[in-house]
Amino acid sequence: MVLDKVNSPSDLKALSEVELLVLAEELRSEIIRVCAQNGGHLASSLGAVELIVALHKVFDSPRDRILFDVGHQAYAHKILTGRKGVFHTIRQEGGISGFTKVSESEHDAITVGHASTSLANAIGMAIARDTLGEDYQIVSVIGDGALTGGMALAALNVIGEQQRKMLIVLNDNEMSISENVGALNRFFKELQIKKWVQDTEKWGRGVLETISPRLFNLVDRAKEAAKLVLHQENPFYAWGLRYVGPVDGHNLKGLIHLFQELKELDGPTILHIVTQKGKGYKVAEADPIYWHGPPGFDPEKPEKVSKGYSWSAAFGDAVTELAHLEPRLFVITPAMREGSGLVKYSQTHPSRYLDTGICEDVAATAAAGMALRGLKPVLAIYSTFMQRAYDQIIHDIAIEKLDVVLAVDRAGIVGGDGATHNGVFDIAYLRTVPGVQIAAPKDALELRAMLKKALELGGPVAIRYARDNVERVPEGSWPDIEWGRWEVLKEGGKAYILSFGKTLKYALEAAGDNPEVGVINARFLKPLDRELLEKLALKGYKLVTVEDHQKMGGFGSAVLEALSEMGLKPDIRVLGLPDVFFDHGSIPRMHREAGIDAAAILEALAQMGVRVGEVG
Ligand SMILES: CC(=O)c1sc(CCOP(=O)(O)OP(=O)(O)O)c(C)[n+]1Cc1cnc(C)nc1N
Ligand SMILES: [Mg+2]
Repeated sequence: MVLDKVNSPSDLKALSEVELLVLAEELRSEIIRVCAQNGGHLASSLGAVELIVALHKVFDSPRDRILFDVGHQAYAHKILTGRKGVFHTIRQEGGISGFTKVSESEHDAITVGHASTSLANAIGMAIARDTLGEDYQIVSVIGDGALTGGMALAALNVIGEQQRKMLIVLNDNEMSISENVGALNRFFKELQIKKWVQDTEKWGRGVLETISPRLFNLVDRAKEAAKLVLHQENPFYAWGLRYVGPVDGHNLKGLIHLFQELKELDGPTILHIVTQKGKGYKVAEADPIYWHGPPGFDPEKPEKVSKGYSWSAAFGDAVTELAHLEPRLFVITPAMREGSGLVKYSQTHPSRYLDTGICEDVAATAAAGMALRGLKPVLAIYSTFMQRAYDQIIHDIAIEKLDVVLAVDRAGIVGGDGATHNGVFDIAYLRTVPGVQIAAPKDALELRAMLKKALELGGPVAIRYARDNVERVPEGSWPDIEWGRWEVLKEGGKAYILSFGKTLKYALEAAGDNPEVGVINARFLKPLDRELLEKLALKGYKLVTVEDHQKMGGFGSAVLEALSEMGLKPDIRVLGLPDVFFDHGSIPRMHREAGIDAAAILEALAQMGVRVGEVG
């Protein structure tokens, strides 16, 4: 195998053109093989194989810095930069990350997982390079989806103003996780099908084989002379970028020529390449949405597998029905239609659905605008990605107490995606915002009850649920719920476990049939059920709070603050995630390590002198 000869990017530079083509196919096979066993970002990584081989052929990592936006498409980069032998551990317990990660390799220029950060990083690096009088290339690979992020577009503004030498490669496959959205995306489509571009590309490829330097001088001169025309065809003209493309992002030879040319140019250049998400694997080409991030599969007979009925699906079913009951309901997603369970909703209520692209800040403030003008927006948003909308929730939604429901998905530790994707800060940053109510349902019925009540109550309400499966409930189930009231699931003689959200299963497991230990579904965090809390404290019960969230600032903190305000000092233990980042791996193992599982609850109870058994 050619890949056997490549243990670092310098080995790749010695390969012939034919060997490089063979290498690309071997990389594809390896990516498919490992994703079949581990799951992972298959389609994105397959689409970026030629791009990555060409980059490492022409540029000189780690001296030259190659940045990958989101970093989920960089599997070939990982294999080519000394991690071939450990690639099979990707996203696994103790294995390498599924994204680029500075601490993992000198070839990983940025630690990522959230989209749209590479361009701001790149301009920062370019300024550092120039300020320190150093000399190296900076290349940022950004997908068409990631380019819909406000951070990316704002960074272009700075890059164009700074006019520092750097190369941006726009990897345009017309896909985010779903089909990509936005006016820029539409323009790219036009650009790609425009006859002028196809001819240019044919001519460009021909010329590139022979007299490429002349071509680029021609383009530059033509650009000056025909600014009006080009800037119609150059969407980046206003940002002061030199634009080249669109070109075939799977033409390895053409890409190598282009990179060799473009690396000589001063100032910022954006190369627009067109690729196919899932390239080289039929099922992934045919359905890049499912194969964006599949669980494991049989590589010889790849089939879609159902991941079970999730909280996201329960949410999607609920809002799809609710929209019939509440005509003002409007659902927004920042590019996570599938992940947030909204495919059916988007098909059933297309006129009351908005995918903003990867810009949670715009999604949150658009929700504010909708609420100001009489709609009842529900913003479906992952906890981790909601971090991008923190100021918008305060400034645009909470100050005026607007009727916006935040359906906060993936709350808690998420597993394979690791630290960049864990949803473990949202309680801390939401509960300090005046007027934002926070709830966590224990099952799909409570989710439906909370959604419906939240829409009736008005004001900003966050409903938080985990990356997990949940029992399906019949259509039309709309139970009532006493807002702000906790639910005693099991009486206890000596102690109570108060759980907020996903850890309720651990609480019930720990309590078992022990008559000493009661369990409370503390499903409301703001407002807390202070009346019940006061009663428990006054009766001298020992208390354990538990949550799948940072201990600092979480549910337990809220309970402690309330007890101190009431002047009560019960024997209490607060169980939550410690002050560290949790990388990718097994969720149960991380919960154990974090001290929020059933065993940890029992340990806490035992420390307080409660007679406990073993975890069943
Ligand atoms: C991995 C992950 O969390 C991905 S990958 C992806 C699509 C990226 O599209 P792009 O066109 O940039 O790349 P492509 O897959 O090659 O087409 C999204 C929306 N997400 C979720 C997401 C949402 N919101 C933010 C801020 N960051 C991320 N990473
Ligand atoms: Mg894309």
